Amino acid sequence: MTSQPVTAETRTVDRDAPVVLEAKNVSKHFDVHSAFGGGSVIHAVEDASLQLRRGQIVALVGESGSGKTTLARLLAQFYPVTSGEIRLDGEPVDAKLGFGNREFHSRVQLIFQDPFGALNPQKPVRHNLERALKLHHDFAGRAELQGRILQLMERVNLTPAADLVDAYPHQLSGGQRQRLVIARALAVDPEVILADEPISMLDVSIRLDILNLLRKLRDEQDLAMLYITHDIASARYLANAVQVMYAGQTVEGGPTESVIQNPQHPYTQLLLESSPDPETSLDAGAALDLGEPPNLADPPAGCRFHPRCPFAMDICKTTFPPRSQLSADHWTHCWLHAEKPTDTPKTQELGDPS
Ligand SMILES: Nc1ncnc2c1ncn2[C@@H]1O[C@H](COP(=O)(O)OP(=O)(O)OP(=O)(O)O)[C@@H](O)[C@H]1O
Repeated sequence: MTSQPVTAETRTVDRDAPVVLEAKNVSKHFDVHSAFGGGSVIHAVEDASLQLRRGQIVALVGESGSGKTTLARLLAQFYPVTSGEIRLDGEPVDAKLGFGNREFHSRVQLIFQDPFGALNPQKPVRHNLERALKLHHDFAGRAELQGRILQLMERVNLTPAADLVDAYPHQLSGGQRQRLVIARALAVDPEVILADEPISMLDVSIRLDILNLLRKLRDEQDLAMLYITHDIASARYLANAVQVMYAGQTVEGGPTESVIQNPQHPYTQLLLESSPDPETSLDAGAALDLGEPPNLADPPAGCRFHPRCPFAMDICKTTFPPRSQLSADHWTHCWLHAEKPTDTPKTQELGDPS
């Protein structure tokens, strides 16, 4: 994607668009048991919040292991939160719908990185779409179902649909397979798509086509979307807003151009400086030490970035900063931008006031 030009069409956030799906102060801790006895707790996501609005794409960026997939899976109800809440239309999801609920999954769909792994390799395109369609809709007969399958394929440019409908996944190209996965997600008429690195396993030449398809679906169907990526250039191309995660904590978020042109958290600055795309790299002076991300079985207290941060202060080592609003939509969790408490700081998270 980094070789593709960037355009600025989608870089605004519509604050009037209703929030469909939301993570509110969610944490996820995994208990991990060793084969040799003993165990540990992985603090994969800590007190993270994220809002997905109708007709808007939020890009979730951060290096490997920062908790992006875990946050998406919490939003998709793959597993329960350790604390915090997932809300659909403002109401807590588990109380309203429960896990594995068909109604929830007809509204929220997850698209994975590996299109091949997401499909049934033994079955043709028709079957892969038919199951999803029949699970959520009633059809008067075969002809109606067949019409709907072809229509879905055309919607994602999986064409000529009549020729490809009987093809098996291995007979499709990588891009066609991802189109099929997207078509299957659309089969249930969702309001939210959670796309976890949907282009990272595709050939560079077709990545832009898939991004354009996602953009078209957002615009034509008013879908709310989460787009997880390592690639800042594709986030910039696609997303209205960007949210940055580091070691399970959300550190900065806001309108795409505001975050990319004017990053305020030292980690966002580091991430952008190390981005291979010249359009997104910043002239921030001396190169920062990239260092290693922390072990999430024993993460640093306070702001988890403090061992790598060139501006770390004592308070950063003990207390996670509150959310500071930098402009109407741009915010960060960083003590460089927050008022420090006058009394001795306690070793606890201050939480997210939003
Ligand atoms: N089911 C699980 N059990 C134990 N640990 C897990 C589980 N799922 C994720 N983790 C751990 O949680 C942390 C966050 O992982 P996650 O996959 O969410 O990060 P990510 O930002 O999506 O990474 P990547 O970009 O490489 O996909 C990692 O340390 C990972 O090893």
